[in-house]
Amino acid sequence: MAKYWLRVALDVPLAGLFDYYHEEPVAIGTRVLVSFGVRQLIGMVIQTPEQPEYNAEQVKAIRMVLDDVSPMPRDWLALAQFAAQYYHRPLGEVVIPVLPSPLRRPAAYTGKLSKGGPVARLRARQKKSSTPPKRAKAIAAPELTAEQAAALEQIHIDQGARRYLLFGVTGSGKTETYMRVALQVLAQGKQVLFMVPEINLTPQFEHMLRGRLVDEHNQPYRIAVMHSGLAAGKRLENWLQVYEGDANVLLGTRLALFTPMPNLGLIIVDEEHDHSYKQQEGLRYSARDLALWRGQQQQIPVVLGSATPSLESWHHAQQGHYQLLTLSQRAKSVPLPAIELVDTRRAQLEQGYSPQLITALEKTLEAGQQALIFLNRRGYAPVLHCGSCGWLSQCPHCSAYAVLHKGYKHYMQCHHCGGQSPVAKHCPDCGYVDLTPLGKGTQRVEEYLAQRFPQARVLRIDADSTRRKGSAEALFAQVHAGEVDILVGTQMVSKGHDFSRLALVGVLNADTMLFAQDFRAPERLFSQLMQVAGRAGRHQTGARVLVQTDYPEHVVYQALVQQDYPLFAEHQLQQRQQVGLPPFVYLALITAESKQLDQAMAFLRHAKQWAQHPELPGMEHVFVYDAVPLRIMRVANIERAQLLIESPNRLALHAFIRAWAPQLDELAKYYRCKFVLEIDPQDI
Ligand SMILES: Nc1ncnc2c1ncn2[C@@H]1O[C@H](COP(=O)(O)OP(=O)(O)OP(=O)(O)O)[C@@H](O)[C@H]1O
Ligand SMILES: [Zn+2]
Repeated sequence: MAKYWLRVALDVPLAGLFDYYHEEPVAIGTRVLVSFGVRQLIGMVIQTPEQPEYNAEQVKAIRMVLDDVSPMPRDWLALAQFAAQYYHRPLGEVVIPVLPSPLRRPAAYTGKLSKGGPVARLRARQKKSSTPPKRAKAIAAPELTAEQAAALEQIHIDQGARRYLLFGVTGSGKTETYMRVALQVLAQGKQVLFMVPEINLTPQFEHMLRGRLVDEHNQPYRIAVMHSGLAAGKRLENWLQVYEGDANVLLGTRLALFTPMPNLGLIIVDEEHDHSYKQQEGLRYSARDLALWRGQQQQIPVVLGSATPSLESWHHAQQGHYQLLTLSQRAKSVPLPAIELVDTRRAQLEQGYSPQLITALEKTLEAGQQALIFLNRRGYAPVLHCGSCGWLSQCPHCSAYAVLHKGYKHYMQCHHCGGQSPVAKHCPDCGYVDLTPLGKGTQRVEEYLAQRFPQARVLRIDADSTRRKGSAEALFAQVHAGEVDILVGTQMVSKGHDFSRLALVGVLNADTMLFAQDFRAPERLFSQLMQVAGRAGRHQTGARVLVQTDYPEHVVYQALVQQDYPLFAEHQLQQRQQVGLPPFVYLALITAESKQLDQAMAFLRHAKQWAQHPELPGMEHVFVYDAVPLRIMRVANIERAQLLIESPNRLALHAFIRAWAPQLDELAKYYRCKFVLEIDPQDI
């Protein structure tokens, strides 16, 4: 019997590949079912060596070749390999988890009901119910504005791996510009990957794609969607459509980036600055950054778009690495809304609301228009307080306060560990019975506005009010249908929505974000406020945005009033250059977790000591900071500390980490810690 040796990637937390054999050759990129210890796992063949690395006698046979999907193509494997290398993770942690779940679950192939596996079952289902897809109503193409036309002229779809940054103010018609580029690429018979940060919040986008992307015979191009909210079977179906070339367009969130596309011709990354592009667990990749890599690999254009680009992308554009395309005017000849600051140190506040805001709300309601009150904090009040002894509603498991939520039944909830508890009827320390809610969350704002403006229909949209599937869509539909006068919401309402009658935006408590520890806090605040301000007056003039603040002279607010992103970016980049922060240096972050803070800190100190070893490659270009506890040190009874690693030289940083980080597994065991290594961390 012949033995064909296979080196297989498995999703296990061990570095390297694993040796198996089969009696017949198996192509690279094929999935195989194997035994691993006592478990069965689905892995992927990465190499077919002449000889195994282990003692050939001990190498086991695979259990099954899974050839219901054609082997993953070379370019896809190269993308995965790059991601594994760049983020310093085993290849198996990349190639397996990014597959639709039925393709990586052994039970989907081995159970009594497996009937030839998930793909065979899907085909059988499809045969039974072969309903042709619904035809979307075509949306007429508007005539391009001069700026849109100029931008479009500069985008070359057949000159290799070009990178573009479409910098367009809110409402400037970035979407239409994407549509036109996409249509050119589709007309050549190629596929388009369209990435958005959160698809659930932007059904409008899908609607637009379906209505606008039609060929010259008015036949709609086939569009597949992909996001984590899809049922597993549906995701597999869409994935196959794209992989087999049946779908022309893939619209999806960050995970869509890893879909094999045989005929990819263009990648668009909308709202490229958005933090949702960063995966925050497992393989902590940036889908935006990998999209740029994929564009390079495929020699195709990548278009990044934003009204407030990430400072990294802006810097690249300034350096000439990306071609900057600017849309400075709104598409509909409606001017941008005026943004005004309300100095809350000088105003007579009524429960935290300035007279300017109240008056503006009254006027908006009188005119029969909509208002949006933006507050990035859900719940009723961020903390409960005892006026007698000073007790505060500390979460017992976290270094954070439990938040008061009102509802059918009131409860306290910690937004870090998620733990819920009943509301204290009296102070647990001194017994005082009159506990006061301090500060405000969206529920309290909703309550106040409903009392203050009894004639108005007030609606709240936040993670709490949209917990049930489909409820976000239903609530937004109410807003669009004009059934809402005052909308209260968190950042959920700020993204992408084209509200037609919104004439006033009020921003509360923005200052809390100004002094967050993270060096990206000002960038985030600016982008969030520009975004939410951009919801106002998209279809009529005279819209206003009022931002309440104690620090009107702060550069974030000054740039905001002038709606001058380049001014803001230049200021921030200068500061970052002076103090040595990204994009002028590259960062890596190790976060250690332990039951005891001492252990986590000791582990990191020891790790830092090892980092000083003179023989580590690149170490002369690398600076390792001191270990520090996280700002929110304890979450769910786990203490957390971090170690920041910095270098002006990306290659040196990676060479250093490649040599240093593998030693840390043993060290962490010794200190009974867990740790994660993150490249280009977003939260510090
Ligand atoms: N050339 C055009 N002529 C007329 N209307 C246009 C044109 N291009 C876009 N629009 C309309 O302008 C509005 C804003 O466009 P769009 O939503 O694409 O802007 P955007 O730049 O993506 O904004 P945001 O960043 O706020 O999401 C939409 O109602 C769109 O239909
Ligand atoms: Zn907690």
